[in-house]
Amino acid sequence: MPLQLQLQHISKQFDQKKIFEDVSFTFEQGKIYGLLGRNGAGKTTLFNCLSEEIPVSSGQALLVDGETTRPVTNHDVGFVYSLPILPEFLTGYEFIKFFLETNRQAQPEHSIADYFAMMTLSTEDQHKLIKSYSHGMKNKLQMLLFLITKPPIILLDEPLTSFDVIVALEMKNLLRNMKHDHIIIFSTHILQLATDLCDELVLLHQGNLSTVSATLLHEPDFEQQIIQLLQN
Ligand SMILES: Nc1ncnc2c1ncn2[C@@H]1O[C@H](COP(=O)(O)OP(=O)(O)OP(=O)(O)O)[C@@H](O)[C@H]1O
Repeated sequence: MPLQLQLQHISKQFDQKKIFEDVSFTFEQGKIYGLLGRNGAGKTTLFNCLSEEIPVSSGQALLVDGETTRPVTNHDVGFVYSLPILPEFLTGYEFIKFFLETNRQAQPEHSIADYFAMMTLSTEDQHKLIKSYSHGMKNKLQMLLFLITKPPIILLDEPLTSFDVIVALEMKNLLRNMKHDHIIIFSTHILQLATDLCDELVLLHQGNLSTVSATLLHEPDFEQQIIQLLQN
């Protein structure tokens, strides 16, 4: 049975402002979920709650692995920020080496050079200071950590938006290759990207999550229908 992330009756409010109300939803391993919602709908807040950056007001997130069910902790979650914060004074190689040395649980299956190759970062780039990395390279470096640590849940907050077409394609292929071992959820405003990459589209609208039927994805007026759903 695939691993499941079960949200059970999750509510979140900031002061008087309700962001989600009694959200229950199940995400499964092996699928890429695209999370769509208007500005301020609460996509980042949902990710922050799942990664324990901020507490939920009520409800719980559970990880179901066959017979075992347990609450999700921040160790289960790899969070790819749209603008990753990395030690700029190290080279990419030094950073990964340091990461491996300080994370005893990390059991690398490949050499550092191989990990860089998997992320299509060249040997020359490995030995450059992170300070000089482009946005896309920083995201790749952050993703590389998840190839090592293999968190069951990977959340990507508006990634790929500022990537050039080649890097975007590389990242898409990487996510497709990784999806069998993870539950992958990414938020985006780009409908084309969502339909292209995702196995399921999830709308976050008026404090609730709902799936968009797969048949809708292939209808000619798909975009119009999504806009209508988000406007209601
Ligand atoms: N720490 C906080 N304290 C109070 N209000 C907050 C806090 N964080 C987020 N909010 C509010 O919660 C709402 C949801 O914000 P969030 O950033 O999750 O939306 P989003 O869907 O990611 O938006 P966008 O698409 O614009 O990135 C917004 O109204 C925001 O102002």
